[in-house]
Amino acid sequence: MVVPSLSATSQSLRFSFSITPSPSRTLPKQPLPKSSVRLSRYVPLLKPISAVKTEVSVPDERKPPIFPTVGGPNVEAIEADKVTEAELKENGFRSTRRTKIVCTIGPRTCGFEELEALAVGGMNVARINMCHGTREWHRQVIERVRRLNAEKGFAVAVMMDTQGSEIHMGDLGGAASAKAEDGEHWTFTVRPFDVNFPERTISVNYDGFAEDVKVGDELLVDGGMVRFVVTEKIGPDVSCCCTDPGLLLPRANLTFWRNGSLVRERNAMLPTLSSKDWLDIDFGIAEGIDFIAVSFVKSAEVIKHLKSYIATQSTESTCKFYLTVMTIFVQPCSNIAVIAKIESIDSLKHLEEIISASDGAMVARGDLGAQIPLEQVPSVQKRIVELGRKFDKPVIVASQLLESMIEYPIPTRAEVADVSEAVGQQADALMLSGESAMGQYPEKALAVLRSVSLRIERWWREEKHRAALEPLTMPSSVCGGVPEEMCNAAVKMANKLKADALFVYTKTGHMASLLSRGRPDCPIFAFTTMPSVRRRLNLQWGLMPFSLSLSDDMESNLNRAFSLLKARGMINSGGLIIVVSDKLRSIQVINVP
Ligand SMILES: Nc1ncnc2c1ncn2[C@@H]1O[C@H](COP(=O)(O)OP(=O)(O)O)[C@@H](O)[C@H]1O
Ligand SMILES: C=C(OP(=O)(O)O)C(=O)O
Ligand SMILES: [K+]
Ligand SMILES: [Mg+2]
Repeated sequence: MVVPSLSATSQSLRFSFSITPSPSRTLPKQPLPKSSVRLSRYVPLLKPISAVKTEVSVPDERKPPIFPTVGGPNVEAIEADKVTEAELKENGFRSTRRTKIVCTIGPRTCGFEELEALAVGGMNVARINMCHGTREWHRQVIERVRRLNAEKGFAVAVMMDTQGSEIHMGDLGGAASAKAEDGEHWTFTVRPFDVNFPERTISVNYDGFAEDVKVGDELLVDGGMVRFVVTEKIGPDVSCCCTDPGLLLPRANLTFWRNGSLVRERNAMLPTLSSKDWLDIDFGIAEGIDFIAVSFVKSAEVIKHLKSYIATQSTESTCKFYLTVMTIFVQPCSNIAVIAKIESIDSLKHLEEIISASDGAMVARGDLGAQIPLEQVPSVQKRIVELGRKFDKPVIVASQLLESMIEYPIPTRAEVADVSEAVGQQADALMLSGESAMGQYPEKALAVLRSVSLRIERWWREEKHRAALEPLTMPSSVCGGVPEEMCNAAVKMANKLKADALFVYTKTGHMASLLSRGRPDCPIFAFTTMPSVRRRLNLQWGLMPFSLSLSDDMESNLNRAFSLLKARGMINSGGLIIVVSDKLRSIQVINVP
């Protein structure tokens, strides 16, 4: 694709200055050189706030935005995250957290009150893991998160994580766990047992298991939490001796190793999405979830396949929905984002292809560390985070960030260092697994992620300014084009002018994402009409998504945003804002009137 540069085309930047600049933070006295501010298009100047019309609020998450506007001033017309609002009011722009947090919901956190405590504590995305629990259980969690958003003004997104069809143990006949002792003999079998399990027998979900393993192979449960060596094969049964004792947990993953290498035989041919996964996906689409995280992705094909499936499914359901509410609205339909979980050794060969095909990636270090040597995991994490920046896709760093907090109220120093490293890499999001699903201190674990993120983010910004460092080197994107160049320029301007915030109006989230990709020093306020886009943007670094009905008149949109945010105490007069508009192809520099 040809990438037109701003100066070579008729695109131009427009700077409009407010009449009353703030005493504390004003624009440079000289307007920028004329050559850079030539207008190709007329952009009207801001009208006084009093002339602004406001819209009616749309509290129902599924309701489409209502145009045109009616009614008088109504501060409810903007939907903002309660936590962000409080943070902004208390500490100002610079204080907001840029790194997002995903919490896995499990038995410890599935109640409405526990979910609310997580949302108040800063959870941006609630993850449900389809490896565990029944569909009914998951339905209830989704319903509670939705209710929380509707009743309490949050925008917590829901992510469904597929089970995948890698080899794993059965559910231990209902037991919570089983202890394997050193030297004990256990049987792993593909034989279906209905009710009564013989003692020390574990079922395995993969039919080819007994054929694929060989005597002498090492069998690792959860990447080595418990270790066995295969001593004998008798038909469907594989007899093993325990060499590293430990606790066996239901549905734990199994890998087997021969001569120090992971065995990838016919099991490598298992489909990434099993028939159960497809049923779960249909369930997720019907429930209106925001993200599907695909476990054990091996190639880009499965991501492309799932994305086209979602597009057809959601077109059908959206059209049905809109018909039922008797509107003639047609919205972009495919609003479930597909996240590729990088946890299979096979995925590493096709990383670029997979990440560019997906809507985001997860460094699923739990299973990844069972498939490659542990000492390789940190460099793979760094590479995935960099590729996410390159392709403009959010990246989540997951698993064992605060593992010890499943049992203890404070983390280890090493865990804090690990979290700091991920925040320093400027990953979009951090994820809690067992810590929030079944640990004893879910809220404390969340608070640790939050405070470490805030501290390290601030340290980075200060360090950058002190040493006059360039921002972390950003690989040039392969997409290019006008929106990307505009966003890169806007980020640069925001940093140089020490702007308080970037504002962006975004229908699909694309421009907001491109601004986030530049990792600016200031937060990005992203205004969108679609609650689903708002929730999805909640996963991305530095974005503060707001629902706001947008009209075709960008000037009135901007005035309305200022007036609503001021009424809620979220911005103050004089604040310096860089406003990016895709539609007008403009970048405006404005002091809040
Ligand atoms: N829906 C659920 N029901 C019961 N337990 C769950 C659920 N989700 C998560 N858990 C518990 O939390 C642990 C950590 O969650 P997670 O990391 O998502 O799964 P896994 O350990 O299988 O990779 C699980 O091993 C399981 O014990
Ligand atoms: C996040 C991961 O996946 P899951 O918890 O589903 O095993 C992981 O393996 O790190
Ligand atoms: K999973
Ligand atoms: Mg995994």
